[in-house]
Amino acid sequence: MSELARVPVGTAYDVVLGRGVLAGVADLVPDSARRVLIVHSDTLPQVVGPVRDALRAKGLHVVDGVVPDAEAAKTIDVAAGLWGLLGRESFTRTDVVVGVGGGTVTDLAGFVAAAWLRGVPLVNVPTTVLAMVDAAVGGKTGVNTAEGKNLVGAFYEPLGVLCDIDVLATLPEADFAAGMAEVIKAGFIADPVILELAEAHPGSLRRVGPATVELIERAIAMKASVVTQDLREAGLREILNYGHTLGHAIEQHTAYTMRHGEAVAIGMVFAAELAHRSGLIDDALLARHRSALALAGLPTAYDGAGLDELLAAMGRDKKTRGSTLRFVVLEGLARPTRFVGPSEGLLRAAYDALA
Ligand SMILES: NC(=O)c1ccc[n+]([C@@H]2O[C@H](COP(=O)([O-])OP(=O)(O)OC[C@H]3O[C@@H](n4cnc5c(N)ncnc54)[C@H](O)[C@@H]3O)[C@@H](O)[C@H]2O)c1
Ligand SMILES: O=C(O)C(=O)C[C@@H](O)[C@H](O)[C@H](O)COP(=O)(O)O
Ligand SMILES: [Zn+2]
Repeated sequence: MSELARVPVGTAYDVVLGRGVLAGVADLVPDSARRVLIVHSDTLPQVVGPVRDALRAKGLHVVDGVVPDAEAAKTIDVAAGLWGLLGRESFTRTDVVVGVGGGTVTDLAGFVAAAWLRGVPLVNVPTTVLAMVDAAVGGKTGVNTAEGKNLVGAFYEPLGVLCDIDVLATLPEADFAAGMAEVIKAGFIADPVILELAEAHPGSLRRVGPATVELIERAIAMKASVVTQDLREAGLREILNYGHTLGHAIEQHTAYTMRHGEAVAIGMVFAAELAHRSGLIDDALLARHRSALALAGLPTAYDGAGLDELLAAMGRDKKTRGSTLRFVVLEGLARPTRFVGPSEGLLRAAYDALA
């Protein structure tokens, strides 16, 4: 058992990165708690077991909130089922919700905690690369609706985030790489050392390798810095949405059969095409998007829908104002800006370049 790194998210909480550290979840639960709800999808007994044991050893009454796997967990019906469970178990404001799983589970658990009694303590134990570097950190929680991705939610910060690198041993390579899309995103928008590490150690993008821990730590540090400055996305935080305007629309269009990270990878290439065609970035930076994402085996092309089928969903993106689409784009490496109201011709040209 060893702690590898600890990234503070301002003064609010720490993200702990370690190996064999799952039992540390008990230290994150305040002594005032009597009951804990573990939200998980039942696909991870090897992680949930030690978490449950550690919480019971602290004398807590542990309740399992088992939810459907992956994106199917992020619905208001699943959340309502958990609120019912919290009610039947008489959870009070000092009791705790612990999310154990990928980003879908931590998004759901966070939203359930944010709304129950208008807010009860939350602890995140992310088990995918994506949840460690992004979903479990920063306080965005929520569920999808029939109309789109993450349309209902709340900003709600956890008491702590516990990332155990050892749990990634069982993560399928495609899910591992999907998480690395958000790490590569962090490289393009803010920390080019991430791109250099990825290019020097491509194997570390597909499984735990020599650069994996540093990649994860750097991405967490970047996100912690941004959300500390702008928790509620008044401005700066929008940069974390790089690639997501198209990415979310594609996810919804595929009925969530495409992984979030894969859709974001395509969305980043689209954003880079927009920027390149507008003279904001050069050929080399555009090409680096495709090459860096390809190192992780992530998709950089898409022909599964016509642009018209995606525009309505893009119009419901949270960065949209009125009927004006707003994209995060780069005007250089690690120099994010906003592209407001691109012409239909530009959108089509950038989209056609994905085919
Ligand atoms: N709140 C945020 O700031 C934020 C940020 C990024 C993404 N997200 C959300 O995160 C979600 C995607 O998260 P994800 O990529 O983790 O997907 P996920 O939660 O669907 O997990 C992917 C798959 O991996 C399995 N799994 C998880 N951990 C495992 C492990 N250690 N070993 C074996 N299998 C394991 C899960 O059962 C699931 O089938 C999306 O809904 C996205 O919108 C939220
Ligand atoms: O934390 C953020 O802010 C992000 O935008 C991170 C994204 O990777 C993440 O997918 C987020 O859930 C997107 O949020 P949304 O506001 O576009 O729903
Ligand atoms: Zn994302």
